[in-house]
Amino acid sequence: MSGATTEAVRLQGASLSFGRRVLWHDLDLTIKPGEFFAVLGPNGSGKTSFLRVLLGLQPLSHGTAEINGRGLERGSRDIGYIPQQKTFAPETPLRARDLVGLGLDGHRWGIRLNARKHRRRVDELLEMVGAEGYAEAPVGQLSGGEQQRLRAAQALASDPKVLLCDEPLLSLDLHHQQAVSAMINRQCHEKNSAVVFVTHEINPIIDYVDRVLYLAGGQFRVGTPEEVMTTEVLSRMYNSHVEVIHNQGRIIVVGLPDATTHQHGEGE
Ligand SMILES: Nc1ncnc2c1ncn2[C@@H]1O[C@H](COP(=O)(O)OP(=O)(O)OP(=O)(O)O)[C@@H](O)[C@H]1O
Repeated sequence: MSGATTEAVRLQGASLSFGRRVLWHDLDLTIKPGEFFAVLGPNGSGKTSFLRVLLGLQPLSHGTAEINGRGLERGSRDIGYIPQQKTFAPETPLRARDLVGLGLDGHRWGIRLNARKHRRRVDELLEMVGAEGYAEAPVGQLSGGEQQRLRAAQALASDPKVLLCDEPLLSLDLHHQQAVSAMINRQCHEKNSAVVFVTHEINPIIDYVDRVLYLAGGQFRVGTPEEVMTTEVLSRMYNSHVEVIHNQGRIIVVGLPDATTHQHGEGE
């Protein structure tokens, strides 16, 4: 993170409501190139909606949003996106390597890399997510975790300025959680992409995260994990006593209200 570069993401006075339900209100935020930014919060707090705003799929109720100094548009070349997991139908007529290749061609309006370079780059991406072994397999016949690794490879293919990730580690085993999050981290800190990473669980990425946006109950807090993930801050946001324990580099949140289904500290 450095220099007087264009902000990767900028929100000013941003609010999003559905009917009387306010997800967040008056959010001013900039995310810099090379910043790893996590979006946390309980179910229904607005994490996916936040990504949908940046994807140009969800208009703000108030305020403005920009990616890379420009207004939001669908299908922006500057954005890579790992969607929340959905499985492909078993008969989907696409091989694993074709899916990853789409990430290279998708934005190029028909101008392809020459065939050899294309193949080499797809091989490289497949290897990065440990998918070489099923490169030729039809995607619909792969497991959820295998498909998710391909989506991660596809999103990185175009070297995006902003990488939006919606729970990208769901359904991955621990080994592949580590592999995929390390790959996203390299894209961020070595290739200077801004990463916006939606998750229920900060611990698998705790070593990489620069700042978090924590959404809960129509409120938000932005800061480093140490600033935001505290007993005082979260208790205030949930309006109920929540205990946050920092232990050996991990953050465990205890005593969340019943209505929330947070998973801090579980499932590892
Ligand atoms: N287009 C819409 N119209 C009306 N309500 C919506 C719309 N999109 C989202 N919502 C509501 O906004 C709230 C936030 O949804 P969102 O999917 O952003 O939450 P989330 O934090 O990603 O949740 P989860 O952790 O469960 O995935 C939910 O209550 C949802 O029903």
